[in-house]
Amino acid sequence: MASRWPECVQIREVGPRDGLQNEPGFVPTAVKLDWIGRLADAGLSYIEVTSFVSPKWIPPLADAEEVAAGLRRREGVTYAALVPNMRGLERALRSGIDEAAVFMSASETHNRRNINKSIGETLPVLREVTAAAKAAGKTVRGYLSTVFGCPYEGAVDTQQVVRLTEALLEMGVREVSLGDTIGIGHPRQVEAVLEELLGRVPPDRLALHFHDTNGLALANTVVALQMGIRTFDASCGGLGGCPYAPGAAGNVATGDLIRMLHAMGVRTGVDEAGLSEASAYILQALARTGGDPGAAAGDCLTGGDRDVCS
Ligand SMILES: CC(=O)SCCNC(=O)CCNC(=O)[C@H](O)C(C)(C)COP(=O)(O)OP(=O)(O)OC[C@H]1O[C@@H](n2cnc3c(N)ncnc32)[C@H](O)[C@@H]1OP(=O)(O)O
Repeated sequence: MASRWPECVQIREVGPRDGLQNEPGFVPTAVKLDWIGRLADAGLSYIEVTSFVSPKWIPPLADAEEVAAGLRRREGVTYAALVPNMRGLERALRSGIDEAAVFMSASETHNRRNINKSIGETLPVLREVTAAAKAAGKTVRGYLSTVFGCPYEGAVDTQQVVRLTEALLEMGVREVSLGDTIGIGHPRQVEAVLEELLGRVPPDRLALHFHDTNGLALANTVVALQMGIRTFDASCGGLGGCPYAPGAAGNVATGDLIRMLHAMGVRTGVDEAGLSEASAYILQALARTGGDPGAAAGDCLTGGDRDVCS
């Protein structure tokens, strides 16, 4: 029987964006850049480095231009950033970002709280941003938040998730990252949502973005792997959370994810020791700026060989 497990999985490191957007203190730009450099050195080939959103809405990422300009670029690494609208795209293009990530929610109330628009008003904006980014030679990734539940509305209709995933793909995004924004999804739900989606969308156009509020991110990952998903978002140090999603805990820790995958014989290209050092580095920096590093100490383990995901 053919194995259900892949040889290799792609990791999208979202720590410098998702991990820091909700932090109470401002992490100095130089520290962000040093951390991003360490993440690239550890073998992460995709790093979402910042957000070209309104600095009034997300003050911890108000230095997006400085971060993009200061990147110590490593060959083979894609440096991506969140972009909400044309204003954000213009800033991102001027800053030389490789990939724009557009975003919206599957639930009306979270979409409105997060980007101040209804879902219906958001789609044409994202369509325009995606077309303009592609015309400028950039690739585009799409995020769909609150796929497994909304902090304001509770359950989210799976058919709405399917419709919006298809809408994002039709406008030209490369892949859609399905967000469990508040970390309430469970393995059986992941199976049910993916069953619906995979009847309409090929697995290589989907990524999963799990938060670990209930400690189920890795269990959810296993189900998604078994169903053919090969791309996962994760955050170094398990940092993360959306300021407009009360109760959201951090993303699945990159260290936990890669250790599980490596133990299963699945390659990621990420070096466990290097990742652990990057995690310790940012957790110490956050302790200095008033964050809560204790909540995310899971990455601070050592061991493992460097592995290359071809
Ligand atoms: C996928 C996820 O995890 S979500 C991540 C967490 N959430 C986010 O990052 C969402 C952040 N949200 C936002 O930044 C805002 O809701 C926006 C920019 C999308 C929309 O906000 P609105 O207030 O409706 O924007 P509007 O177009 O009316 O502009 C208001 C002000 O923001 C400024 N602005 C709008 N877009 C941007 C931008 N991309 N970059 C910088 N400034 C901007 C405008 O210039 C205007 O400035 P002014 O008050 O000085 O005149």
